[in-house]
This record gives sequence, structure tokens and C-alpha cells, in this order.
Amino acid sequence: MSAAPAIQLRGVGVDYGRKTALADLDLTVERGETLALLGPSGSGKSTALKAVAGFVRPSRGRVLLEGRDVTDLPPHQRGIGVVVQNYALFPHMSVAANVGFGLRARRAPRAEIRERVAEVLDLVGMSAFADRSPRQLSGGQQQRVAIARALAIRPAVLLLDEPLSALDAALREEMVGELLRLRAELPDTTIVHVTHDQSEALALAHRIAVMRDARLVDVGPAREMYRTPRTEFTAAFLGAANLLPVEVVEVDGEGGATVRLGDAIMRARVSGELDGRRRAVLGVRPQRVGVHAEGTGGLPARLLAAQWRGEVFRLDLRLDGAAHSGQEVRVRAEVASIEGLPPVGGRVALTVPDGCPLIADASPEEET
Ligand SMILES: Nc1ncnc2c1ncn2[C@@H]1O[C@H](COP(=O)(O)OP(=O)(O)OP(=O)(O)O)[C@@H](O)[C@H]1O
Repeated sequence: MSAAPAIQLRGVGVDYGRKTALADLDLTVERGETLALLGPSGSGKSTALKAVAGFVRPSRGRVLLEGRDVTDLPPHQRGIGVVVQNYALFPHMSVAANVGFGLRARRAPRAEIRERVAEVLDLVGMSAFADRSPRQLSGGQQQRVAIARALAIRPAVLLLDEPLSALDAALREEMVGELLRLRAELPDTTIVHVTHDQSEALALAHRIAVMRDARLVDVGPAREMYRTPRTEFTAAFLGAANLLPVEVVEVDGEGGATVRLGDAIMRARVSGELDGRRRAVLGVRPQRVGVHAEGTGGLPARLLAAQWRGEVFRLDLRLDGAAHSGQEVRVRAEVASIEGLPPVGGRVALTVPDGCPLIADASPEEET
């Protein structure tokens, strides 16, 4: 058993011609850990995964698996299982033959292949489909087979590249449950899961690494990243938080702060490094914004739009400019009822609860 981390990326960069798809990435994933690589389209998530798998050769940096430098090894010598978005099953082979493919390529004895194929098909609940052709399976079933195929070689590392994104919403929910069960049954397997779906990342990952423009923006335990995001980008991407400009009135020594938003004073949790700044942003999730009839206290605002989304109403609002040096501040809110509120165009009062994360006001654009 090795004490070295399952995966280490040391300054790994990937260029395609003059385009940098991955800037020098330093990232360590421990054995048995599930890490989600989360970020918008084109942020470099898949490229990072391909560098681990060996499907792209880094332009610089080294990739280590359990302490061993594998940068120059081809994919099939890395002992990694990979599942991609579009299943990529061999259509002319049965389910069992697909699952046994990697073992046959390694010239494993036939009896062992049979036993192992049965075992992993059972693990993903697909034993009854062993003799079917992939064409006779639904999308979810094909993805289960693809996962079984990746697991058949008993990989120390399982890489998942948007494995659920081709499935419909209900099936995705079900597969998240399946992946959680798998994770529990394979406690030593290290999983890196690429997704742009924050709820998937929160459900499945121990840690989340947030990527943007080929760079790692932030990495940390899933719960911490959600509750106390250190950057505006993480707050906005992971939980769709409103980023409201506030004045920092006072910071106490225990991670708390008093802030002013317009005429309202509230308590906040210091989440990023403030470095003595007087201006910062408060990350306020739409579900936490209170919207009330005018004259009930709270911050004066105008209701710009309301959409009924079944469980909730999504409201677009604008805070009164005067309180924010003339700057227009838009706010999104999600409320269960709009009873007592004026029609669109009317004036309302907003409340923001105590305890929201306070983040230094320094997006990467402003730093450069
Ligand atoms: N083979 C390639 N040749 C040239 N450019 C590429 C190649 N592969 C990726 N890129 C570019 O590198 C950047 C990062 O791509 P990557 O696929 O890693 O992003 P991603 O975060 O996984 O996005 P998505 O969620 O859309 O898959 C993108 O701008 C992409 O266009």
C-alpha cells in the first residue's frame, strides 16, 4: 500500500498551438477521495482529466500516480478507468464483451475475465443484460455498462468526464444515487469527476476544484466551498449567489463582520481575505433574499420581473441606486409566494439575513 497521493499534477500545462487549454495546474487528490472538477464550458476541466488519463501530453509539468511519474506513459499503462459523456461502448460487442475488453487486452485468463465481468455488472445492477447489445439499452443502462467497463480492470483511479450530462433530469438524479453507492462500495478508489453541474459536484465530491479560463480558481471541501466561498466566481458559480456590494463597518477577531448595504446593517461571515478593505461583496443566495411589500422595512427596490417555476417564483429586482453610489444593483430572489407583492414594476422592500459570506471585492479581471 502506498502512502503517496493517488494523483499529483505538478505545474501541468497544456497548449494547443497558441491557445492555453490548461495553465500550470497544481493539484493533489488523495487515495479514496472523490474530487469534482467544476467550471463553465471551455475552462479546461476535460483537458486536466485527459492529462491524468494520458490522452493528451502536457506541454509542461509532470503527472504522478501514487508517487510514480507517468507523464511519459501511454494511457493503457496507467491503470486508470475512464467514463466519458457519450458512453463510447463498442456497438458490435455484447455488454459482457464490452465490459471484459480491458481485461482481454491485458491477456487476463478467461475464467478471471468471466468472474470479474459478472462481479462489476452486478455492482452496477446490469447482470441481467450481459448478453444484450448496447443498442438494446437505454442511455442510463449504457452509462452503467460504461462504468462497469471502466471498473473491470480494478483501477486505482476512476475518471468521469460529464458521465451524466447526456441523460434526462430524472435519470441523472438516479445515477447520482448510483455513483454514491459505488463510491461507498469502492472506498479505496480515487474518483475525479468532471462536471459543469454544481449540484452534481456537491452531491458526489469530497472536495471541489473550481476552474475558470484554464486555471484553478479555488479548491476545498465541498461544504466549505458552498458555505464560505473565497472568491466571487466560486460564490456565483456554486450556488448562483447574488454578489452585493457592501461597506465593511467592522471586522471582529472571530471571522464575523458588520456590513452596511444601503441603509441596512447586517452581520456577515468573513469568507475570503479582506486585507483591511472597506468594500467587499456579500454572497447572498436567491433563496435567502426576503421580498416584502413596500413600507415593511428593508431595502427599497423595484420588482423587474417575476417567473413562476412551479415550486418557487423567481424574481428579478433592482435595489434603489442612491444607496450604492448611484450604481445599479440587480438582485435575484426565489420566493415561495408573491402574495402581498405589487405587480411587476412596483416597489418592494428586500431583506438579507445575517450570516452570509463576505468576500473580498477582487475578481481576476480587476487584478490584471
Ligand atoms: N484538441 C484541441 N485543440 C484545440 N483546442 C482545444 C482542444 N481541446 C480543447 N481545446 C480548447 O481548450 C479549452 C479547454 O477545453 P476543455 O475541453 O478542457 O474545457 P472544459 O472545461 O472541459 O469544457 P466543456 O465543459 O465544454 O467540456 C477550450 O477553449 C477548448 O476549445
